[in-house]
Amino acid sequence: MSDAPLRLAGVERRYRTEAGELPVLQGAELELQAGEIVALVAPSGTGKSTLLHLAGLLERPDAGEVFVGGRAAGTLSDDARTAIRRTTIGFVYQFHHLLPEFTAEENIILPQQAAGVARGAAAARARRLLASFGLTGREHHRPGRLSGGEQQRVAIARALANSPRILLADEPTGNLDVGTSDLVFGELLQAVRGQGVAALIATHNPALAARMDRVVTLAEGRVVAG
Ligand SMILES: Nc1ncnc2c1ncn2[C@@H]1O[C@H](COP(=O)(O)OP(=O)(O)OP(=O)(O)O)[C@@H](O)[C@H]1O
Repeated sequence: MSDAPLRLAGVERRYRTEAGELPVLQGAELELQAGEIVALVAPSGTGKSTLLHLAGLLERPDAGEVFVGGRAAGTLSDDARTAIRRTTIGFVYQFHHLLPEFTAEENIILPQQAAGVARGAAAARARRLLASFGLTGREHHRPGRLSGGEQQRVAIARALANSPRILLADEPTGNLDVGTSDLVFGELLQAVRGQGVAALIATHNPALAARMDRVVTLAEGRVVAG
């Protein structure tokens, strides 16, 4: 049995719509090794976000199984899935989703506290992470006082706060201008490579995809080489 950080086996997901059933994933297979960074490049509406939500244990598949570190997530309770999500999986979204009323540092402390880390240790790690993204001096700024690129750097630092084995990202630099996107994406790759994280990153940008280790796409509900 594989103990890869993430494995999807025969994953199916369909949505019920007014027009009937919409099959989105129809037997998706994907395995990510530690330290491997995989680009997910597929046309709009083919199921990238759906795949990321299933891989991140935010939703359950209609059939098939998601294995995290070799463990079948389908058999677990919602509480057990939440615990895995908090400690093992980091998420980065296109829009930063930082909590607006908390500072950059607090946004990185909170998920650590939710995973049981003491406040002092969480604050020290938050400061180290912010420094590694060039944000020393910005620790006490709220998201509204940061630039778009800085906000997204904080969101990436937050995703890495609990040293996850898996990073899932949905267009992580998609709302930034080309130059800033290039820079922030480079920092993201460097941070992920440095920690040996298995990463699955959806992007529409072929230049960014080319900087990852492998490209996959979605065709007729399955994952195929891109
Ligand atoms: N909750 C839902 N209910 C019904 N249909 C849905 C739901 N979520 C997604 N869909 C449909 O499933 C298909 C796949 O959606 P998904 O968001 O996974 O695609 P995507 O590849 O991430 O698209 P994009 O690149 O535009 O973000 C789309 O046709 C979408 O309309």
